[in-house]
Amino acid sequence: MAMLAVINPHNVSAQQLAQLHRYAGIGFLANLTNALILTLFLWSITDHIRLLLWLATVVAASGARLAYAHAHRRNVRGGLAGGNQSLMMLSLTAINGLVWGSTALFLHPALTEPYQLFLIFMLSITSAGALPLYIAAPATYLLYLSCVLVPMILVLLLGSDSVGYLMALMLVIFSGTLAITAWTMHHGLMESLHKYFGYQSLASVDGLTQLANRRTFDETYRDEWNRAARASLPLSVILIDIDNFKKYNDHYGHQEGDTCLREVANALGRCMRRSGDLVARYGGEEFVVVLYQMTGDEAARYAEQMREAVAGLGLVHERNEAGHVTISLGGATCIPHSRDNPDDLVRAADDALYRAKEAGRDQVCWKSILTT
Ligand SMILES: Nc1nc2c(ncn2[C@@H]2O[C@H](COP(=O)(O)OP(=O)(O)OP(=O)(O)O)[C@@H](O)[C@H]2O)c(=O)[nH]1
Repeated sequence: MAMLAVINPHNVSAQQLAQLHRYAGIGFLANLTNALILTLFLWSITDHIRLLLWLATVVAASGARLAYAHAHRRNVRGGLAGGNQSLMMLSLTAINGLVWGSTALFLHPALTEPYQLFLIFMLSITSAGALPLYIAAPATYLLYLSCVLVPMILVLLLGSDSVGYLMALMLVIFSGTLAITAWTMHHGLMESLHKYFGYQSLASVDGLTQLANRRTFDETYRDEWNRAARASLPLSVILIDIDNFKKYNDHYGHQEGDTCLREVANALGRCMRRSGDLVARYGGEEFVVVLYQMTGDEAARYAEQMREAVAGLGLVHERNEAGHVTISLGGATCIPHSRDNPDDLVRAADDALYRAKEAGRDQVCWKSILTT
């Protein structure tokens, strides 16, 4: 379909999700290392079964998160807004956070003060260490942060001693700082992504009509040609030219001419119903359409629909025979072969367009090329 000069939100969102999955391996290792350090540190003073069970839960939870990220690495097109994916991600994040948060309930009360401080230290490190992994999704990070630290904050507040209150206050300030940092870094990431996709779309779109530009056509056409050649499937090119457009400009002025070009471009764009089809501004008042996997007859019918769609706009053009704006279309179809020259198909469409003009304009002419 025609490409528009707006940033495709799916591109940005897909990149966010890809970013989130990309660092899952590092997250897994960091989580495991922290859990091992805590286990070793508390080994001599805590019940071994309890510690080992907790360690196994850490491995299972972060392993599930890693496996999920791995399975969905290649499937990020729906982006972060991709319903079930997001829900699953949030659940796994919450479980991972709660595995750490639970230590406030089943480890902390049985520990003496220096070990309690060490546990709080480890929880802080774990929550801060996860920050770079969640830059793409700060809300998910906030969930993780809450699951890791809120249980400990509550336990400290309920403990009714002044040092505990102070520690709880410090943890709240610490969490707030992490949350602000996450949102600031997220803002930076989003700015870069928007800039990147903004530049990408500006470079591929025609400024006046918002259709794909000639460069995009050239690149896409080669790809489509190779794809059709590999699959031995038909490929069609249609060249479209507005009739007597010089007279339109001369009569109504260049600015009205620009408006007319935009109207025609929109009408052509609306005719593109399959996601792989491309309509582009070929140059001046000419447009080009590439249709994949359609027989010559089907593509010619498609071209006829485009002609009718533009005529149906009813844009007054007193200097044109029909009294309104019309287009002439020349199309060609072939089953490409890798040894053929892709330019031949465009040339054949151009010949057909010439015939359409010669035959009186406002019509479709077709040429089927048989390759050997
Ligand atoms: N307003 C406007 N006019 C353009 C633009 N690009 C090309 N044109 C005009 O399009 C006209 C093309 O004229 P010609 O190539 O003579 O063709 P035509 O008048 O359409 O005649 P036929 O093709 O034989 O029907 C020229 O007057 C160009 O100046 C543009 O971006 N805006």
